[in-house]
Amino acid sequence: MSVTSLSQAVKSLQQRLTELTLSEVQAPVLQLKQPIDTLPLMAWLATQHSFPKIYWHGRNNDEEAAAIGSCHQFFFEQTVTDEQLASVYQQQLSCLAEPDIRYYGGIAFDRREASWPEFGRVRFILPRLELRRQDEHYQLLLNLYLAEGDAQYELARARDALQALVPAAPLAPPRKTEVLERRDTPNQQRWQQLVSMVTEPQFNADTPKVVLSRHTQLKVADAPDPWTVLASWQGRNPNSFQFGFQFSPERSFISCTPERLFQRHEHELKTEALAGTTVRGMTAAEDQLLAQQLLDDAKNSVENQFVRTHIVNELNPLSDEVDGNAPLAIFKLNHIQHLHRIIRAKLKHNVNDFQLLQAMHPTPAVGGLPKQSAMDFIREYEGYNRGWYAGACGYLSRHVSEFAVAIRSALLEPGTINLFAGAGILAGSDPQSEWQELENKLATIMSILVDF
Ligand SMILES: C=C(O[C@H]1C=CC=C(C(=O)O)[C@@H]1O)C(=O)O
Ligand SMILES: [Mg+2]
Repeated sequence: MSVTSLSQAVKSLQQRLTELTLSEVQAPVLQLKQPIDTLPLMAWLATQHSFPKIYWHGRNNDEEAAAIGSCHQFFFEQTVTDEQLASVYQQQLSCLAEPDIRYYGGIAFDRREASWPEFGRVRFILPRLELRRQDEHYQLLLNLYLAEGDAQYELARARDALQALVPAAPLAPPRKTEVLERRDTPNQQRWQQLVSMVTEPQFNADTPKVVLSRHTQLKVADAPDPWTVLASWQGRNPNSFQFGFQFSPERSFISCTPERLFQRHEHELKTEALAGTTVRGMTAAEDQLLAQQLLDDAKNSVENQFVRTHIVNELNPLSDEVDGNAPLAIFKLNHIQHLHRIIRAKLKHNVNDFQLLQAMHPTPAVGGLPKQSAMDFIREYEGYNRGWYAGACGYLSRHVSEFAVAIRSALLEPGTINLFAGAGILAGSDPQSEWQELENKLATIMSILVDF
C-alpha cells in the first residue's frame, strides 16, 4: 500500500468502509490500516475534538501511538475482582486475533480501593482510530467492533469518527502557571510519623519495606494543556515512557515514568527492579561520584534488592526460566538517578497478560514487602487514594504487551494539578532525606509547570 498524507488516508478508509460487506466479516474486530506520511503524533492528538485521547510512547523511542475515540472498552468503575478480570481478559482474547489490535489502558494502584472518576479501577479502550509510528513508519488504523450490537450502527460511528478528524496544529508553547496554594497529603509532620511507624523494629521485622507516597495538590489560576506539558516532559526525560489518558476534556492523567512493569514479546518477558535514588551532579565528575555512592550505599541496595527478589519469586512459577542476575546499573534522569537491574524470563506457554499483571503489580518499588501487609499499611495510613498513580498503564495485544508503572505522573483537573511521588521506606530510612527524595522526584515536572 502506498504512503499518503493523512487526509488522503482518511478518504481512502472512508472509501473502504463504503465497499465493506459486513456480512462476510467473521472476526469480532475488523481493523483497516493505511500507511501515512510522517506526522507529529502528540500535536495531532492535542488538536482533535473527540475523546478519549490516549498517547503512548515506549521507552526505546522506536514506537509511539496516538489514539482517538473508543469502539469497545472494559471498564470497572466501582468494584472489580480478579475473577471478573480474568474472565473479561479471556473473552477479549478472541478480539486480539490480528497482531496490530491493541487495548490501551490502566489498572489503579489498588483495585480494592475507590479510584478517580472516569479512570475507575480498571479501564481499557479499543480505540476507534489510532495513529501509530513504528520506527520511521506511520500508519492510520481504524477499528470496528463487530462482536455484538448492530454492525451498520458501528459502521456509521466509524464514518463519523473519520469525519470528525481535524488537521494537526502545532502544540501551544509551554507556559508556567501561578500556584495559588499547595497542599501535601501527608504533610511533612505526618510523613515523619509514618516513616517512624514503618521503621519501628517490630513492624519492620514483619514488613521490611513500605513505599509511602505523597499527593501534592496545586491550586492554579489556569490549568495547562496536558499534551503541551507531556511534550515538555518528554523532552527532559526522553529515556522514559511517556503516556497520557484523557477520557473527557476535564481530566487527564499524564506520566513520564522511567519504570517498566513488563514487556512481553510472545513468551519472552523483560522486566526490571528500579528502586534506590540519588540526585544528579552538577559536573560529570560529581555525577559519577553520586552514582558510585548510590551503588555502594547499603540502604539503597537493599531497597532495590527487595524488588528484584520479589519479581523473581513471582515470575518463577509462571516461567520456564528466570534470569535476575544482570549487574546492578544506574538509570539517569534529568534531576535524579536510580539503581536499575534488568530481569528476563521465558514464560510458560499458557501464561497470559492478566496473570502477569496479577503477579507483578504492584511491585515493591511502589507497594512494599510483603505485598499484602504493605498494601494494608498504605490503605490505612497514607491518607489519600492513589487512583492510577503507581498503577500499571500500557497496552495488550496478541504477541506483544507492554506496561509501565505510572509514577512521575500528574492528574490535571480544572484549577488543580495533582502530583504524586513516593519513596521506599525501610530500616535505615531517614524521614527528612526521604521527604527530600519526594521533592527531587517532582523537580522535573515542577520545573515545567511553575517558576522553580
Ligand atoms: C514510588 C516512586 O518511585 C519508585 C521508583 C524508583 C525509585 C524509588 C525509590 O528510590 O524510592 C521508588 O521505589 C515514585 O517516583 O513515586
Ligand atoms: Mg528511595
